[in-house]
Amino acid sequence: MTLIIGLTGGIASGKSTISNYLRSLSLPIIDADVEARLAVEKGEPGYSKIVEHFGTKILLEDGSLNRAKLGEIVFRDEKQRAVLNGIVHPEVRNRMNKKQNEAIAEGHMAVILDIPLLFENKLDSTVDKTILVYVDTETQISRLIDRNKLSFEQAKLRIEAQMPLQEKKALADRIIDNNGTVENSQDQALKILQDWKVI
Ligand SMILES: CC(C)(COP(=O)(O)OP(=O)(O)OC[C@H]1O[C@@H](n2cnc3c(N)ncnc32)[C@H](O)[C@@H]1O)[C@@H](O)C(=O)NCCC(=O)NCCS
Ligand SMILES: Nc1ncnc2c1ncn2[C@@H]1O[C@H](COP(=O)(O)OP(=O)(O)OP(=O)(O)O)[C@@H](O)[C@H]1O
Repeated sequence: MTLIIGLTGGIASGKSTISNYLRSLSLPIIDADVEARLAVEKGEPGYSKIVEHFGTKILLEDGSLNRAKLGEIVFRDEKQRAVLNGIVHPEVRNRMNKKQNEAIAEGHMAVILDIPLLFENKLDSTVDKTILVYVDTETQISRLIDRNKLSFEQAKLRIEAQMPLQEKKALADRIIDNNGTVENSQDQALKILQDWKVI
């Protein structure tokens, strides 16, 4: 039996930092952000639907999506975000399901689904266990500003587009506190997987 683990958090809370570590332990990782990028590449159905709705103003010169510009629109406007989600999320789900089935067929002890919007989209019922990568709001904002070179206001808008991490805490099976060092968070992750006997 393969244990299906949903790894979630908030924007810049440290999901990729943890999933990269889990990958180094040979666990298969399926990343919703990666699949969401592939689903909107030029030529994909998702790409055409986005251009149809948002117009060519959200394209770069080479015809690919200008993600910064699209982000500026959808993180300021809930309705536009819902339109984008409606286009991208079904494609992401199909792609992830396919990869999940492949990982199960390969006989892995566990498969990790890295899904930022796991609780928002009520996908927790589709996994066996959930892990939340948690950070305090101040740490989250400062790491997001540093990583994405955003203004304080832009960072706040992105965080506010998601369920507060405090609320997610109550929903998760296990929590990794990522306010400390990366090594400390990796140890917490290892302990959880050992408790679940998948490592
Ligand atoms: C708005 C877009 C173009 C911005 O692209 P950008 O390269 O700047 O960000 P990236 O895709 O790397 O996402 C970074 C983080 O933003 C957060 N985020 C992204 N989309 C959303 C959303 N619709 N609602 C809330 N948070 C979101 C997630 O925490 C994600 O990890 C892009 O995020 C997108 O297409 N979003 C819609 C699809 C989606 O929901 N993806 C998230 C996982 S399925
Ligand atoms: N424990 C830590 N100490 C210091 N910096 C950290 C720590 N964990 C993560 N970071 C940094 O914080 C930023 C966000 O981490 P990461 O990219 O792993 O988050 P994420 O949740 O995957 O983000 P998103 O899903 O929004 O792309 C990165 O720049 C990363 O290097």
